[in-house]
Amino acid sequence: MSYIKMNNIVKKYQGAYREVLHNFDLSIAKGEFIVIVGPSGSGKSTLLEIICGFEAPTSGTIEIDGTVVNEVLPKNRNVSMVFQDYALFPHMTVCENIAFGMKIRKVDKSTIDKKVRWAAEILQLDKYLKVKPSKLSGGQRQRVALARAMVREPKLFLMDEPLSSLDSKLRYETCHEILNLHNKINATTIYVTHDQVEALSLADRIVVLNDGVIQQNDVPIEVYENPANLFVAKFIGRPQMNLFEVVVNKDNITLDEFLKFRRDLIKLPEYNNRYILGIRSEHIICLDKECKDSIEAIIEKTEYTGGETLLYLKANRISFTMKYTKNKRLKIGDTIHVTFDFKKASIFDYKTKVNIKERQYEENY
Ligand SMILES: Nc1ncnc2c1ncn2[C@@H]1O[C@H](COP(=O)(O)OP(=O)(O)OP(=O)(O)O)[C@@H](O)[C@H]1O
Repeated sequence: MSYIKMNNIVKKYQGAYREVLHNFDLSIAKGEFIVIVGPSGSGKSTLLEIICGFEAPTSGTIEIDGTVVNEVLPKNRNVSMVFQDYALFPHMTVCENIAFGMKIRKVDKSTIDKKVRWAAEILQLDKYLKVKPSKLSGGQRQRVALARAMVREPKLFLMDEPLSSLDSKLRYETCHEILNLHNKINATTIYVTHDQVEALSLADRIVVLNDGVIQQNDVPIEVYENPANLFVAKFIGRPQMNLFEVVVNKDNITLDEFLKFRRDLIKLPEYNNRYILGIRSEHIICLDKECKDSIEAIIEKTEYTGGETLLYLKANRISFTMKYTKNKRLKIGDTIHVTFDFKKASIFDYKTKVNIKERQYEENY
């Protein structure tokens, strides 16, 4: 059974002439960690605000644990929200900050103490309980904000870019804390981020949003390896998936007049047609020498990223990137022979921009 169910949600802000969310349906199971990604303005924060009750949908229903909550006040939805801006009280210690909400709700002192110790232990804040926020790093402050949300023991955690103000090392560490926390308390979590790595590493399921419409809703590996459409292919993964307009006829896959591969390297529902071929940079393979399905490419730029080098290549008029992991030192201007791993390729319909690879498998294998 779904724990959260959004049914046909439409959101149009007052005075606005366009909808932010259009006939939006989403079901989330208990304990799932869902990451929402999408460009700025795609409706991610609006979605969280509707779930926690700060905003009402224009139409449609939201169910939490089997109950429609459209008319339920935010404070009664048992939802905790953690924002990018952790908004701690500067004059209070870490302990007082964590305990604040419970004090307001007049929870008894021994329960408050127990809960503060429990949250502080999970988030490794025990040492800092008597310290004021100004003495803490950004990551520690964000952990205090998480602890404050945790002690409410919410059924549901909503996190809106909670790590975006942290530097990359702290982001990485706090990201792991969040995952540990989730593994320990297993609260259903909806997490909004702009960060691809965060999305892919945290999520049980990623929801890719564009203009208030779900583009793909799937496990991270599927979103990365089999993007549902061209939007997802461009949005997920850095460097961006290489995309080539190709013409396929009975003999060849043609990238341009001088770059052709054998047609039978890809199974397609129909030939004599145009497609967009998508290949990730790690699925372009550097060969030691020229061979039957290789193409010759010139290195235009190199970027060493630690453990691998990103090569910017040009073959005739076609530009693409590949990840190079071999030891040989390559430099700008070198010529190399590469081939594409077509088994890992995505094929997008030229008109609809939809990935037709699945259909291709169903129909041809
Ligand atoms: N209170 C509001 N009144 C009117 N329009 C709003 C309001 N809040 C958001 N919007 C509009 O709704 C759209 C979606 O905004 P939202 O904040 O949900 O997007 P987002 O995906 O979270 O963006 P970002 O990644 O930049 O935070 C935007 O066009 C925004 O201008």
